[in-house]
Amino acid sequence: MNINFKELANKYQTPYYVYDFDHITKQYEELKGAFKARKSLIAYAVKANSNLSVIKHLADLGAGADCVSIGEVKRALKVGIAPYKIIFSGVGKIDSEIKEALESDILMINVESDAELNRVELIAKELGKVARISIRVNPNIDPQTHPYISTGLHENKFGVDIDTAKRMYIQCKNSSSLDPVGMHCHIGSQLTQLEPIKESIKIVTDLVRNLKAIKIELSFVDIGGGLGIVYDDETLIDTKEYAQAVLENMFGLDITIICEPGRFMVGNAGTFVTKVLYEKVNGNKRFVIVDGAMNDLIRPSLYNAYHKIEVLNDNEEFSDCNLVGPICESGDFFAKNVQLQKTQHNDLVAIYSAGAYGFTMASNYNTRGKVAEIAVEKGIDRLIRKRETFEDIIALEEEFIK
Ligand SMILES: Cc1ncc(COP(=O)(O)O)c(C=O)c1O
Ligand SMILES: N[C@@H](CCCC[NH3+])C(=O)O
Repeated sequence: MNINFKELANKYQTPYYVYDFDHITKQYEELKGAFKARKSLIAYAVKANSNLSVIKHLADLGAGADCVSIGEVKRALKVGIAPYKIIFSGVGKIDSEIKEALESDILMINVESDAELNRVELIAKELGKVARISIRVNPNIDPQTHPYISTGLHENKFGVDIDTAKRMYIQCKNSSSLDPVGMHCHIGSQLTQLEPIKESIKIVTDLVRNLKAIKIELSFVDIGGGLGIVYDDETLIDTKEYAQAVLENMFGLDITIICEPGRFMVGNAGTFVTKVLYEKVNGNKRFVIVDGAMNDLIRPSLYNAYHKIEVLNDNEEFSDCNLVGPICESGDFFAKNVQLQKTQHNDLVAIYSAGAYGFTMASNYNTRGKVAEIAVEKGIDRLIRKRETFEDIIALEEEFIK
């Protein structure tokens, strides 16, 4: 990544997110290449970074979209992703979302409970449509990641157990409004161990084969997303070994593999850039206060997540400090007890690996406008989302003041 953060700060002010689109291209090509032996679809998990220009960039490379709300489906459609490349997952789809998904004719709905399947069946019948269904299987495998982003254990709310899944496929087969086309499994995020993925894929493919034996033939296996990235010093899953593990299990099956990476595509492409406002010392505790805050990037506050941080000045005098934002919460920090150099007003601070679940988890807490988003591609920068103004924030309330 060769991005001049200072130049961008002068041009667009701070804080901002900047995304290296060439890195996104590289990630896409690597994963797509790993699956080249098979029919495959990389359905980008839009939740990781749903900026329209980011989705469009991936769409132009050939990606589909994994969506978790009808809003995300509409974003994907808006930038030209074909409906047959769009998947809709999530444990709590509301009727209007199911209806719109069916009307948009997307590839399939990843159904996560038998109650949801009944709703989809009913709504499809009312619309006179046949709903293409994939069932999300919960294989009860520990993905060995942060508990908040683990999704493949029975104690997590996602998917259904194998026996329920089987019953649901039979319901699909017997219904004139349901067409069972796929199977889905996603065990968690920021995965760095291949073994749990292998185990879950084995469980999924065993079920695909069992279904085949009773004449339920699926066309798609959606292996979920979850591939981890480097935040600190993680050893990553090798994408070729990952693909190999998947392909080995699919032997003899005529299946298109769908993979739903979010973080892997965009995480390391993004940097959050903020500037120093003040330094202070409380007792013997040093604080560096910047203009960005937990409302812009919540991962450190929410998961105690580590992001590499760099102060962009030449000072060589480092000491322990907490890097914090202006929000009135003690939980508003980017890092605690880190060694950072002495700063001055307006020094820039780069917070790396912020391209995934950064902007998408931002809020307007403390009536702070969401920051600008910038893309850099082949050395050229462009604004891809304007900084929100006060007027933007109050727009939906103003007319109701009595
Ligand atoms: C169903 C589903 N697919 C894909 C993803 C994308 O995950 P990640 O960003 O870890 O690749 C998620 C989020 O964990 C998910 O819940
Ligand atoms: N928001 C999480 C990832 C959630 C994955 C979605 N199922 C993160 O920042 O790491």
